[in-house]
Amino acid sequence: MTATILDGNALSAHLRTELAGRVAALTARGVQPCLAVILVGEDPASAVYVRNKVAGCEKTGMRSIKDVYAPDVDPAVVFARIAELNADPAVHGILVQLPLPRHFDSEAVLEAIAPEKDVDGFHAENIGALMQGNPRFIPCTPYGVMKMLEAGHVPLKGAEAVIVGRSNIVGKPMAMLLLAQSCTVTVCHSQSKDLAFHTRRADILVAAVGKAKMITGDMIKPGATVIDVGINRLPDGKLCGDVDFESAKEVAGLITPVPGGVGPMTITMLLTNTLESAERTLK
Ligand SMILES: Nc1nc(=O)c2c([nH]1)NC[C@@H]1CN(c3ccc(C(=O)N[C@@H](CCC(=O)O)C(=O)O)cc3)C=[N+]21
Repeated sequence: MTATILDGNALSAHLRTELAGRVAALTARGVQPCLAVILVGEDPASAVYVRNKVAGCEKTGMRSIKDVYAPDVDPAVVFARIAELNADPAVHGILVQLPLPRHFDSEAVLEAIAPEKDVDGFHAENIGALMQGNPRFIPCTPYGVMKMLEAGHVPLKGAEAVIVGRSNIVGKPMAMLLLAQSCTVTVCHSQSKDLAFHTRRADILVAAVGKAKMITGDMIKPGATVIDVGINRLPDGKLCGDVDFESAKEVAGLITPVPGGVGPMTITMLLTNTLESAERTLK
């Protein structure tokens, strides 16, 4: 038996068709959703993701603004631009692509974004709201994972969910979302003793560590749902996840591929958050 693939491209295409309809309806009422993306520096991976985000806007009928700054830009310039975008009523979402160069205080940048335009869901106020079970914007990657679990009809109530990775962007919000759906949640990380002991108990295993192919088939419970959040570039230029797909697919029940899994869903949820931010301006 090999696992069923949870196809992030197919699910994204379906969800984006729905989004495009809502975008058209809102635009007809005089509000075209608009996402502003700020990119500092020339990291090629970041440039690809930003391009995908702008293309996603175009294809669903949203407006986008893309501001690219040199890697040595004075942070004051970026803060001034964020203030301008915060004050612009035609802008509904603001995203500053991470990672930022070392001379930036990333946390201060994220806090400078108006919480009601923080479509990444990274502002402290929005993280607090998520923790309290009353989210304003759900961080896009974990949100996309929840949509994939829903599409795969994966039972969540009482399920053992194990997350490998504890980042602010993925691991921590992922734990909150699964907990809110009544999973029993375990968060593992680089200091965890006997990682495989934990992963082998998982009905739902989420890998978000950034180490190519570190989760192998022998670490997976037969029939489990395996969600691969990793995006690692191999020396040959190919993309691969944190899961060793070849061995994992022989054991798992459901599995997400890389590419074509969580990545496109992250962008779909970013578009969703931007649309919802725009819809709220009419309420
Ligand atoms: N403020 C901020 N928000 C983010 O959401 C954010 C960020 N910074 N920094 C970097 C990470 C990473 N991320 C991805 C988005 C799409 C793909 C994606 O589309 N992946 C395609 C392949 C893309 C390729 O060919 O490289 C796939 O998996 O099929 C991947 C990764 C968003 N991030």
